[in-house]
Amino acid sequence: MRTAYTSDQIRAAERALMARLPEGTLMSRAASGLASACVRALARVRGLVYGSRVVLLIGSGDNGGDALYAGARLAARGARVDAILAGSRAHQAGLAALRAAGGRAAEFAPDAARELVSAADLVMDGLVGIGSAGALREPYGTLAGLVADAPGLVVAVDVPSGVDASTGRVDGPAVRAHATVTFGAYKIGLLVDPGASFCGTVELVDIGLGPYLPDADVAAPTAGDVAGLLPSPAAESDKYRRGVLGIVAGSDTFTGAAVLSVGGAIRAGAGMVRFASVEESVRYVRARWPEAVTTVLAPGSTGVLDDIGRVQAWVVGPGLGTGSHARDLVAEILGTDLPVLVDADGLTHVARDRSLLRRTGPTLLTPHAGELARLLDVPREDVEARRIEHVRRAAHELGATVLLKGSTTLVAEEDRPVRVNSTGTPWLATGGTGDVLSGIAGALLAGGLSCYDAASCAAYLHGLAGRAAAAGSARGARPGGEAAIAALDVAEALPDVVRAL
Ligand SMILES: NC(=O)C1=CN([C@@H]2O[C@H](COP(=O)(O)OP(=O)(O)OC[C@H]3O[C@@H](n4cnc5c(N)ncnc54)[C@H](OP(=O)(O)O)[C@@H]3O)[C@@H](O)[C@H]2O)[C@@H](O)CC1
Ligand SMILES: [K+]
Repeated sequence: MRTAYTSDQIRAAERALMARLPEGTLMSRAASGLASACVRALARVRGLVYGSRVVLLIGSGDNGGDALYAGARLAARGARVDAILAGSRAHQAGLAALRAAGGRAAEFAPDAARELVSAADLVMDGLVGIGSAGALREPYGTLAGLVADAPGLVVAVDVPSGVDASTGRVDGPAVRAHATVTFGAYKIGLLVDPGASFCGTVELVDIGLGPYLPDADVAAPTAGDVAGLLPSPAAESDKYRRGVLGIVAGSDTFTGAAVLSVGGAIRAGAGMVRFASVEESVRYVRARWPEAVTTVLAPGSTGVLDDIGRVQAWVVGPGLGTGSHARDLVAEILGTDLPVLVDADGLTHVARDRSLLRRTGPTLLTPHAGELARLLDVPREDVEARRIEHVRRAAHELGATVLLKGSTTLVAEEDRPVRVNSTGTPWLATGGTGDVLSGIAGALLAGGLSCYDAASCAAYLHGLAGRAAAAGSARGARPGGEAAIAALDVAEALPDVVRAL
């Protein structure tokens, strides 16, 4: 599990560690790791450090200090290093080290800064780190704008300036980096969007903070974590013991969502899928997934669960519709004490009547930002700007596990760390992929995982499958480009992804 922390948590750990070490030790460890990362990056793009042009953007705090010391190390290896001093002051010892190593430094001036940045092989962003508060002030905002047009590599020091390290919030301009070298521990804002999308690849430099960090409020499962959690069939397993999932989805008008949800469940390894819907949806599901056991629901019929048969968990909602019959089906399923995943139209019914969630069994809600906004009755922009805060609030207020879909999918449950999904690809932003996700998570619920684990493993596998489908690697394509995917491609890529875990 990769754990992540707020700025305050990092600072407290830093204080405890610093009290035991000679002054300057931590900054020296940070600068050394930062310089090594820059050397590797320059070696990749230019072949060597000697003669490369490096520009340091320096703010008034220790973030600038790290960049100045790292710049001094690069200057000592023959790089031509220029520091742009943009703050009200600069780290004096760092500045002296840079100058002693042959680097140069000058106060910010717009034209000179533009010239330097546009000629740099590497720009190091040391404007602000975990000490930043609010939107970037001038001239930092202007510098972030110049960096956006920089032809060279952009390396953020600790945190891309303009990203709130504790939340991932971005108010106004921010540095968009190819790589972020972060010290001591991951900051939450590096893993959660919108901040995460400004980081590029994130490299962690160990400075010895580990023993001083508190229990994490945020964690990102790794491939090993997911492999360890996934149920795998034993010799004595049969289809019932592997987990039977009931899916109630689809309608006369929306048949595709049902096909996709069932597909996600079958490819994710449900022992059996029992699918129930009106005739039109059943016809499409049967045609595509003969493995599913289907029940046709007469229009308006209720009291249907016995007809469908025994299951270990339910998925309800994709393509189900928002009318009264659909509402009755959602209420009936939530009336059981089995684990229930509520998605899509099911969420609309729950948003209209939260009392549906007063139940004894575990509940997993899988909204996107718009659906979560409706569930909480807040503007969608608020959810998108502060995703962690809202997913936590939803889990608390609704008494359910909540998976918030999006470019970084989050899973929240009361009194547990929020889990952040680190897989995924922008190619997944296409119609129907959410329906596949509901089937995957449902299969894992039926297989015996808790809502929390089923949701985080499903998000992980779904993201990887999206990547594999976009890269064509699930079909044995040579590594190289990526292309658009259809939602069913994601389901089809699942077995290869699980095999490779
Ligand atoms: N944690 C660790 O273990 C280690 C941490 N280390 C490093 O220290 C960094 C933290 O350093 P820090 O505390 O000096 O804060 P930092 O982010 O450099 O700048 C804060 C200053 O910036 C300003 N400012 C604030 N907001 C602003 C805004 N919106 N727009 C514009 N300016 C703004 C404000 O100053 P002002 O200009 O207002 O006087 C404020 O005082 C950390 O990220 C890591 O790199 C490593 O060296 C060693 C181990
Ligand atoms: K920075």
